Parts: sequence; C-alpha cells; structure tokens
Amino acid sequence: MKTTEAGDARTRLAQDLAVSVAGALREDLEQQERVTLVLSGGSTPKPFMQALSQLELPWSRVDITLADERWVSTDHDDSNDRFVRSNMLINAAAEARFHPLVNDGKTPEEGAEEVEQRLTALAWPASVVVLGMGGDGHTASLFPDSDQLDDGLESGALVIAARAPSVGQPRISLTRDRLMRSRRRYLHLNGADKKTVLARAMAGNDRHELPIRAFLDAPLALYWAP
Ligand SMILES: O=C1O[C@H](COP(=O)(O)O)[C@@H](O)[C@H](O)[C@H]1O
Repeated sequence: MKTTEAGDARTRLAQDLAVSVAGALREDLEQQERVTLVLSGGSTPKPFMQALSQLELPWSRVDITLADERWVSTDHDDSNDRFVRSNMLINAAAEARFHPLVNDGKTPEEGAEEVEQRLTALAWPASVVVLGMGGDGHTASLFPDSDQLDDGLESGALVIAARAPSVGQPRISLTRDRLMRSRRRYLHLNGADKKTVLARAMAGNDRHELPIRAFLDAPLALYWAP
C-alpha cells in the first residue's frame, strides 16, 4: 500500500474510533452523571484524539485519565499528560476534566499512592478504555521485561509504579484489574508489524511474553489500519 493510502486509512480509522467512543460515552451519560474515559499515549492515538475532541458531547461531565504515563515533567516531550492536553483537551473537549497520573513525587513509587487515591474517586467501571500496543506486546506500561509485570497483571491495586530495562523512563500504569473494570475496551493499532504481533499474541497464552494477551480473554474491539 502506498504511504498516502495508509495515511488515509489511519485517518479514517481514527475518525471511526472517535465516533464509536463518543457514542459509548453518550449512551452512558444518559444513565449516569459522570463517565470515565481512559486513553493511551504513544504516537498512534493523536488523530483519534483530535477527531474525538471535535465531537459534540456534554464534555463537562467526562473525566479523562490515562492508561499509563512516563514519570517526567508535564512539559517534557515524552509526557502523555502534555500529549493529552495538546490533542484531546481542545475544541469541544476542552470542557472535559483531566486527571493526570503524575504528581510532585520524585519517583512513581513515591507518587503512586496519591495517584491511586485521586483516581479512585472517578466513576468505575470506566465507560471506555482505549489501549495501544507496542511492538514488544506491551500495553499500558505492562512490559514483558518489567519486574513489576506480575503486579500489573495480578494485583487489585489501581496503579503500579513500573520500570523496565527496555524503556528509559520510569512509568506509572493502571493495572490489568483496573483496565478491565470498564464497559468497553478498544485496541487501536496501525501497521503490519503490530498486526503480526497481535496475531502471535492470539496464537499463544504466555502473558509474560506478550502482556497484551491478558486483555484478549474478554471483549476487546480491534481498530487496525495498515
Ligand atoms: O509506550 C507506549 O507505547 C504504546 C504504543 O505506542 P505507539 O507509539 O506505538 O502508539 C502505548 O499504547 C502505551 O500506552 C505507551 O506507554
């Protein structure tokens, strides 16, 4: 496929996903006062967030948080917080309330408890969780080479501090348990490489090898473009 065609397909996919997510939030907002939307960082979600931000919704009743975050300052290039503020909390969605995963703690280990308390106050189950996936099969910050992977997959905590040799910055991540406390989950992927990784994940069951597997045993809507 030519690059421009792939780009068009990714843009259409991002728009379709935005329409689905907005529909889900609207549906839940008819039943409850506030709803929770959990988003992922990384490069894939940018056009999705921009499309979603333009859709009409009672955004002031939407609480947005992240599946994971790098423990960096909020003006750092790698900050998901900054990414959400620049690409999601704009247009109509500027009215939404954002709940960051970072605080003044020097490390995620130091800051995690306060983040846990803060996020506990949101409406759970979340209406929507949008996951991404890395080429190593990680999702959120549940990395195959992380000493905290078992905790992330098994513990009933809301968040964990996570470190992995494969990534430089310390992270904070929602646990599998919390990500699964959601009415709808979407997996947003672009590219042939990620399709191959997902196919491998679907063909096996070792969650330590490919942590995304921990999310494949329950409904997960796949949004993939070449
Ligand atoms: O590091 C991360 O990577 C994955 C995928 O990122 P992408 O750049 O390939 O879209 C993301 O889902 C995850 O939340 C993030 O921490």
